[in-house]
Amino acid sequence: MTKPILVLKDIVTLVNKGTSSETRILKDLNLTINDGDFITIVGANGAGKSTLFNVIGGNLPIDAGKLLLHETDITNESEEERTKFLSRVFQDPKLGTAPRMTVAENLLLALNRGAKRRLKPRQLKQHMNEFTKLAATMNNGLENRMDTATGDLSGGQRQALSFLMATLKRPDVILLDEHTAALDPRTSQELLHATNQRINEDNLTALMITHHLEDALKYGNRLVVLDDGQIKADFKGPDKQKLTMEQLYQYFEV
Ligand SMILES: Nc1ncnc2c1ncn2[C@@H]1O[C@H](COP(=O)(O)OP(=O)(O)OP(=O)(O)O)[C@@H](O)[C@H]1O
Repeated sequence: MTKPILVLKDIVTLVNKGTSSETRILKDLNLTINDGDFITIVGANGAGKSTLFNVIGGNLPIDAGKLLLHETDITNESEEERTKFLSRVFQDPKLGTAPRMTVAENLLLALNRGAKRRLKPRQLKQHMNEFTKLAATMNNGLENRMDTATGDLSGGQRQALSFLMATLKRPDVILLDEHTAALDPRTSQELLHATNQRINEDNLTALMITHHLEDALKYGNRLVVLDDGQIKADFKGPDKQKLTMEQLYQYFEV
């Protein structure tokens, strides 16, 4: 049986609180994320997709409703506390990695996350084999650049590294915030393919925002349509498999 990992219950988020321009962005949003779910999220500009990730990540406060992780109320936990169970990959290749550090050092940083330990050369040596194997799963030559400073990588390699760093410690939930949007079409497809493979093989739980409906249909076991701060549709399993581009496109017609 599938177990809920994260539950969003009647979530409300306000901006410009207490002013005449106070606005509700998320409007009693309900979403249950189960163990092993790979959910693609689509919606028009301004629908609330990034706000949803900010609320889950603790970057934005929740004004009403509850956020439960494994049935524990984490509504008021800080962003820092949530990094223990959550990781996020952003659209911008410059975010997520330390540019002056090498690929291997960045992976070690990710492995030591939360441990407050300094990087030791001995530790790097110890993990090099494992890191190189891991980098090879991205199928973009990252394994040949283990000693390269991250700032000198291609955008695709850098995003692949950010993704690996985000998955290394098997967080309960991974948020992919249009993580291939800044890449050329071919590189984007390659990274999506590698992303999908790793999520499926390791049975990770992930949410992925995308503006590419083909990708939203192709990947994941669920597809969620966000509209005006609410979940407009949530296609699962066979329903998602049957869903067509034309049907999905209708949600974007005004
Ligand atoms: N801090 C804020 N102050 C005022 N309005 C905000 C703030 N954050 C978000 N909004 C508004 O909330 C709405 C949802 O924004 P959000 O960025 O979540 O949408 P999105 O679906 O991610 O859009 P996009 O596809 O363009 O990235 C938008 O109308 C946006 O202008």
